[in-house]
Amino acid sequence: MARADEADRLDPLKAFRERFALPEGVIYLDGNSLGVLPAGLSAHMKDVVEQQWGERLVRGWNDAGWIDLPARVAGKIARLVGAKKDSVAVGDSTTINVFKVLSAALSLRPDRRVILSDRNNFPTDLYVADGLARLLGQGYELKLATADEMEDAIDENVAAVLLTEVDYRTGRRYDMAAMTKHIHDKGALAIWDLCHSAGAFPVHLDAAGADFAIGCGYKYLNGGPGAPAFLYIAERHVAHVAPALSGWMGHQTPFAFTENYTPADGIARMMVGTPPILSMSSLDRALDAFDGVDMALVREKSQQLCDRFIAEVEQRCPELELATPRDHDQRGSQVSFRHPEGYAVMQALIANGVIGDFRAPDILRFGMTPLYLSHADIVTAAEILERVMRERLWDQEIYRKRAKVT
Ligand SMILES: Cc1ncc(COP(=O)(O)O)c(C=O)c1O
Ligand SMILES: Nc1c(O)cccc1C(=O)C[C@H](N)C(=O)O
Repeated sequence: MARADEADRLDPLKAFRERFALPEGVIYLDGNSLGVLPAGLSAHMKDVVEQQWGERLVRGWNDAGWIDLPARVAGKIARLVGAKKDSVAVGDSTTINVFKVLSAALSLRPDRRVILSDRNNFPTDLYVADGLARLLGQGYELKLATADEMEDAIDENVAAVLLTEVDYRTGRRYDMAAMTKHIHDKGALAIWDLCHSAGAFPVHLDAAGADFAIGCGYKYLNGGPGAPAFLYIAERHVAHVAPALSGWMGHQTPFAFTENYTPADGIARMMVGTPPILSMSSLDRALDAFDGVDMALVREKSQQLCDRFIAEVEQRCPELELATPRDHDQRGSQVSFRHPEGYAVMQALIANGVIGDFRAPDILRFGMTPLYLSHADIVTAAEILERVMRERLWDQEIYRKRAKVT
């Protein structure tokens, strides 16, 4: 613990912990599923509800700037993902945004019929891709490959490659720039799911040459449960994209209420319906926790926390098998271990104050969020995990009973 304390003393990010309202007695290693509550956010929401909504009522759209809120939030996210402000739109869920960008990508490659994805991708991406292929008919199909097979699987029939940069189970990370280049060399378009990237480390969409991206607001961005998601379209494509979900909020003049649809000039065309102002306000306020944060430092500390956790757990719990790459370049900001009783182990760990999560079939998953985790937290979490394993605290019926949400 002495070395962890010394690392904390020297930690250039330690002051940022105050930007979060963390519950007592819990070490939270699940910011990759649901981010924590930022300090001051409750008061902000009280104001939004009571003053903006309660007092201003419908005038809030203009007086409180609600109508421009999605664009303001997009600007904050754009910085974190290495995009121009006008390349990002905020709204809907990641799932809906997968549909929106994938249909857009296919329309830009009308002569090709294959959507390629990773067979270990988060299921919603695969379900949507498959559903869209079935909806379009005409020979469209979803093909799957493993990460190791991916490069070879891209051929002249592939219109778009839909990849999640960081694997939600193992934390394995694609090299976005290199893979995007390879995809382009084959004439296809690259769509990146940044659910486990945005807010976790620096992302450079423009520099990597990405065509499209999507990501969620409630994990590392701390926007709150079900917070709005975002999408990205490279500047060079925006004007050529005809939105499949041609909603009135993406119209050039929504309040002209015209009979025919004309898309807005820029990225605003990807908006669909009325923005959810309460959750959008929450995300807006949450993003302020990144003000002045050097994401390169976040990455550096994230890797230190991952290394420390791996070393501590491997030494204390030999029965757990590391599922995350050891190489920094090949992983995101999480550490996963396998154990056949992973679900029960995680429930016992949670009952003892360390919150991670479980992903079927056997993954214990721990998210590293450098803005509010200390090196000492990591050692304490490993100590508690050691006790859960050594004393077989997990070996009880109550911990085997699966909850609806894991
Ligand atoms: C990689 C990835 N993509 C998509 C999603 C789904 O997003 P949503 O349920 O918010 O639409 C998640 C998590 O839920 C995810 O981890
Ligand atoms: N979106 C979630 C939900 O509504 C309930 C429970 C978990 C989630 C998640 O975000 C899961 C997450 N995408 C994952 O990586 O497993």
